[in-house]
Amino acid sequence: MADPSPARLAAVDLLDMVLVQHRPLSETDRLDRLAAPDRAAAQRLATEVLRGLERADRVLKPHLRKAPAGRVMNILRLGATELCTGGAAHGVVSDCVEIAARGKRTQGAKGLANAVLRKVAESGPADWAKLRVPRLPKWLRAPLAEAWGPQAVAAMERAHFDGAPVDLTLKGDLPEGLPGELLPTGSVRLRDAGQVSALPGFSDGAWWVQDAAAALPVKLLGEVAGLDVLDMCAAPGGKTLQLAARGARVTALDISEARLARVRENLDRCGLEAELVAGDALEHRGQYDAILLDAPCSATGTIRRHPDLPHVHMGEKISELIGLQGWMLDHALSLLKPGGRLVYATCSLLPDEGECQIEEALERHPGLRVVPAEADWIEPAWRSEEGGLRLRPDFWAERGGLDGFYMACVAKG
Ligand SMILES: C[S@@+](CC[C@H](N)C(=O)[O-])C[C@H]1O[C@@H](n2cnc3c(N)ncnc32)[C@H](O)[C@@H]1O
Repeated sequence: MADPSPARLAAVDLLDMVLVQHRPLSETDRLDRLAAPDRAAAQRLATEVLRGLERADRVLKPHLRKAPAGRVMNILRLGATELCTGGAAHGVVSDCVEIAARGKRTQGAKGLANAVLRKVAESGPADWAKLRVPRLPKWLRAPLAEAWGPQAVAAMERAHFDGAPVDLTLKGDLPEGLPGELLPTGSVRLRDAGQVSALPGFSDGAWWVQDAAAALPVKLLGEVAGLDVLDMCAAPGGKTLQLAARGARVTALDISEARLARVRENLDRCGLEAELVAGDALEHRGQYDAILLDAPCSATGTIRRHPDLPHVHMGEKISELIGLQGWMLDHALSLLKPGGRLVYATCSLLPDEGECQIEEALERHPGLRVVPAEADWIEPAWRSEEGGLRLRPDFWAERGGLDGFYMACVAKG
């Protein structure tokens, strides 16, 4: 039999990593061995399977007496997703059978893959369209329903299933020939971005990829030109670039040297400057006019772009992150000059990593106050009780959604 497509083979490996080993896709170097088009295709396939996982499992169920073990099931899930979303039956089925045939532990399931996927090719596409929007797993669905209500959760699930457009942050003016919609917040939104590095302005560093919601925390910090600003958890550097482009003297700190290398690449491409420091935020010393604390978090606000996240075991890790966020906030406040401003942000949908952090910091630090966000692009629904902004993936549905984010600006004294 012919070799299976490298992209499909890699997509099954990626699914094993997420669904069997419960590790995030960001940890893989599996794609490094592929040519660029295969890399993009493998990533797209794995992402599509993860987005529609519940549908794939429901379409497969009537054809299986019991769900087979890990990798075989992932081969079937890939095949079912492709078949139900317009994939050409012959190529999909033969590749999936061949992928099964190549593994010692999966070769016995070659016949099963062939029989099941042929049946799915017949009835699957019609069944798929009738199935409900895939739900989040219980560990995440329950706290989100408690915080935002069941209807909001259903709308978020719809947004997760629909995926996300590509948003760009401009360094200055809109480059000629750059397609896309200019959003009220200033980001440019592309519906069909294609190869991003081929777009006008990429090589001149006229913009960088950054979700429209992720571009807002720096805006909340206000005027920063000429100020000493600490970007406390900086990598890969979207917000560092924004601060530098606005004329701040930026210290970009991150614990990960490897991730800081990406900040350097991004600064160089965009012709911007910042001092990069590798280190633990909790041990950093200095005094700053303004601080951006984009704290490590569950990243549950980015599920539209990272549908692997709900499948990675997170429960205990989130409580550790919540503790770390509180310590980071306290330490950041000790580095803030009197009268200085601090923006705390997380790309999480959980109030424990957002609203509650600010409420608790206000209790711990007498004299600390929230600086209300003032801008014409702020929608009333975004404002939260304690004075911050809450962005959710179901907001701006008609425009293509937003990543989930929380942000608040605070000042001492
Ligand atoms: C949400 S990401 C930051 C995204 C970044 N601000 C941007 O806009 O591109 C959180 C970052 O915190 C870093 N980090 C985690 N623990 C840290 C610590 N103790 N000290 C400094 N950085 C830390 C991670 O390496 C990660 O790059």
